Parts: sequence; structure tokens; C-alpha cells
Amino acid sequence: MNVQKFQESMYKLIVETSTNLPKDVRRALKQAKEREIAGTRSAMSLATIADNIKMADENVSPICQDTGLPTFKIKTPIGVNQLELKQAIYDAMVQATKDGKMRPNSVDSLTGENSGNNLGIGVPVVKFEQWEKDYIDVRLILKGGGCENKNIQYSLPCELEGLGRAGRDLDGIRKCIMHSVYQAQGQGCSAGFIGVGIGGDRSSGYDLAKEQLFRSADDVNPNEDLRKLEEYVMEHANELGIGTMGFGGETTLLGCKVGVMHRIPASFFVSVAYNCWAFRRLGVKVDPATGSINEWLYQEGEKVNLVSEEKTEKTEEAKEIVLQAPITEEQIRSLKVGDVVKINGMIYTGRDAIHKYLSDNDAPIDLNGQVIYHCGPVMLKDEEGQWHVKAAGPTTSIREEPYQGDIMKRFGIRAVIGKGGMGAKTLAALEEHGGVYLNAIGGAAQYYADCIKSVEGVDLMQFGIPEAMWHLKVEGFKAVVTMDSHGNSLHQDIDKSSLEKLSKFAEKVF
Ligand SMILES: O=C(O)C[C@H](O)C(=O)O
Ligand code: SF4
Repeated sequence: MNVQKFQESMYKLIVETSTNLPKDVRRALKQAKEREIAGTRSAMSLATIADNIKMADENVSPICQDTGLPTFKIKTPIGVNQLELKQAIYDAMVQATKDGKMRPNSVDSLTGENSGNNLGIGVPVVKFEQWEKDYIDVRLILKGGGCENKNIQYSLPCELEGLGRAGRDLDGIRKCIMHSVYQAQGQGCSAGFIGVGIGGDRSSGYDLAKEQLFRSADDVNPNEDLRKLEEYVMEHANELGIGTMGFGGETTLLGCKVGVMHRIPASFFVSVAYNCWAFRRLGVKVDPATGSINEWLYQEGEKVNLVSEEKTEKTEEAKEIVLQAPITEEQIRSLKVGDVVKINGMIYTGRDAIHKYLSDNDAPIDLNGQVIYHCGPVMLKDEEGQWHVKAAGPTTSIREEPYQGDIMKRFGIRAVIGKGGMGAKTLAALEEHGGVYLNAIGGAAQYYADCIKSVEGVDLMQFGIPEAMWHLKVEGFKAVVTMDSHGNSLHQDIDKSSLEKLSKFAEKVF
């Protein structure tokens, strides 16, 4: 085995997976895009997603700033040295991180320290199996944190909101799957893909669910019951009206793959792995003698271009309001849910570590009237020491729910940008203080990186690149008001209406 060559092959696999969506995923997104009604928020979001996918491909830069937990699944012929392959993967990962193709994403769970190179205890995940074939099959999935947090595991029988009792049978399983899509709302960057594992124990059930994500998006389940179940879910989950980013719309789910395994008598688990639209998984067949790639997987068929040639998409229909910090309370109070804003000037990133920090410390800068962006970007420093943004989409805001309202009031922050929406505590604070929540398009990391014209500074670097407070100068940064200062929340509305729709599926089907 030429290990050096194998390392190069793994580098190519990592870069390609992070920057270029596979064709099967593109086909699913294209269909979704064609179904949306022109001029709606969902159509606008999908048009941005399409632009983003194209930009990532052209710039060879991460589709989404969260390059996820890299998970490799490898099958090797008997006699191949798996330890050598593992080391080559680690080395390729370090290089891809250095080159800005992967965000440093490996964090010490106890100290919070970022290793900086994507290596750590148990990271990346590398799983081997032996097989009788004469080539090495390597598959990689980069599954982001926002969608990972929306995974869910049901233990049957159980009682489900909207659907009632789910028993230990195919119909109970159906209810769990429908519920899993509802509970994710837009927070895992819908429209998503789900892998479902029936049976096993708590860990093997999730493994089976994740295994389903390696199936091609357009395959057909050979098990007749599961085929029917998958088709049912694909048809009806899209009637929930959650839509892209939870903005409402025609497509909520892009793919559903179900696998089954035996269980022990007392346990009956249904495990669901949720993957965002930025479904980054690819595979290669590698020659064990030379270490080079012989074939790419998931790439059959024509090239799929998602950006419409004729710019018929009426993305400019909603009136766009320009915001520039410092923003006054009066300006904020004039905004309403549904307004589309364009931000010019300075915004400051702040996510989990910063919110915790600000809850018991002073801010490093004056945040009065300013905008906080829930974002953990991919950054690279050039030889002159200047930082450049390589990818910078929003992160899931709900994680900051315990802190957000208090921090806005204490520091005078007028707007937060994020995705997926926030809860009742923040909504009350927005009303009381005069604040607004702006929803950006999750995963559109290239699109937003392009709006960032310069990096003016950084604070709290001790939290690592994704968690530091970056001072960013932006131009034309587009987002939708989804929570305003008058007590309105689009997220609350969609949650309520989708729960009503979910309850229509309570009756027995299988
Ligand atoms: O960590 C991130 O940048 C985003 C995360 O994947 C999320 O969806 O919240
Ligand atoms: S931000 Fe959205 S698209 Fe990116 S990894 Fe998280 S869930 Fe996926």
C-alpha cells in the first residue's frame, strides 16, 4: 500500500465532502425547489441555498461552517493494515483543517479547549470492517451539530403529542417517525433527511439510524413494509407545513430511509438521525495497492445545477429594510414578523461560550444598539496576520435561550441573528426591551461569508475560533424578522399549525 497516496485520496475525500454536495442530494433539493411557490419565504431560502451550494463548489470552501463530526466507515480486504489507514486519515484531516476546508471542531468536553486540528479523543470517528472484496470502500459523513441535536429516540409504547399512543407495531413506528419530523421544526436546517433505525438497543439503534444516511437518497427499500413506510412518510411529512428553515412551505423532508434489526423482548426503540439539507456524505473506492481513488460514490447521473438560469425567482418581493448599527429602539419597534432586512455595518459573533461568559462578565466592547450574530465561522489567518472568513452561516439560536433575554437587556443589544428561532423567555425580553430576532438561512455559509467585507477585530480568542467574538463588517446581510418586539413569533405560529396538522395523522394506517 502506498500510504502517502492513500492520505492524498483521503484529503480529496474530505475536501470534496465539505465543499461539494453529492448528486443524489442535489436531485432531492432540486425537486424541493421546483415545488415551492415563487415569492414565498421558503422559495427565497431555497434560492439562497442553491446559490450557496454553487459558491461552495466554485470556491472549494465549506458548504456550511459547521463541518460536523467527521465519521469514516471503511471496508478493507483481508490483509490491509488498518492502523496505517487510520493514521493517514488523521494526517489528511489535520491538513484539510489547516487549509480552511474544515472548521476546527474538536472540543475537550471538560475544559472546552478546541484542539485546533479536528483531532481529539474519539474524533474523527473511524470505523472498520473487513470484507471479501478486493478494494477499499471509504465513506465519509460530515454531520453538523444543529441537526445532530434534533436526533430523537423513542421507546415504544409511548404517548406522542398530537398522535396519541404509539404501540409496538408498524403503525407505532410510523407515528414516531412523523413526530420526529415535527419536533425538529426548522432547527436542524430543514428541509432535512432522516435515517431511522428500528430495534437494537439505545446505541445500536442510533448506529442503525445513522447507517441509513449512507444509503443513496434515491434507492428503494428492498423490504416491502419498510418501502411502504418510507413512501408514506415522504408523502405526508411534507404536509406538516414546516418548510425550509421552519418558515412554512411545501417541503419539510427530503429523504426518509428506514432500517430494521432484532431487539430483546423488553426493549423496542425507534431511533431517528436527522440530517440537515447540507447532507455532506460521499464515498470512494480505493485501490489497496496504489492507494488511489478508482471511483466516487453517490455521483451517478447528470450534473445537477440548482441555480435557475432565468432569474424568475421573485426574491425581492418582500420590502427590504436596511439596518445599520447602532440601531435605535424606535427602529426596532417598527419591525414586524415577515419583514426582510439587510444589514450594513458592524455585527459581532457570539455563541455558546460568549453567552455564558457575558452572563457573568462585562462585554469586551460597547454593545449598546449593536447586533449579535449566533455564528461560529471558519477563519484563516494570512501571512500578514489578517483574518479572513472562509464560511460563516448562523448557528441554532435556541441553545442561547437561557441567557439571551438578560444579555440583551443588560448590554442594550437590539438585534440577534441566528436560525431556528428562540423561545418564550427571549420573546418576552424582545417585547420589554425593544429587540428583534432575525433568522438567517442556516447552512448558507458561503453566501454569508460573501456579505462579510472585513474582519475588524476579535475578542475572547481563548474560547477557540468558532466560539470567539469576531467583529465583522457586513454589507447586504439578508435575514428575515421571525420574532418582533410586539410579541409575535413565526416559530411559535409554525409550531402550533404543524402540531394541528400532525394530529391529522393519528388514525391507524398500517
Ligand atoms: O456549529 C455550528 O456552526 C452550527 C450548528 O451546526 C447548528 O446547526 O447549530
Ligand atoms: S448549520 Fe444547519 S446546515 Fe450547517 S451543520 Fe448545522 S444544521 Fe447543518
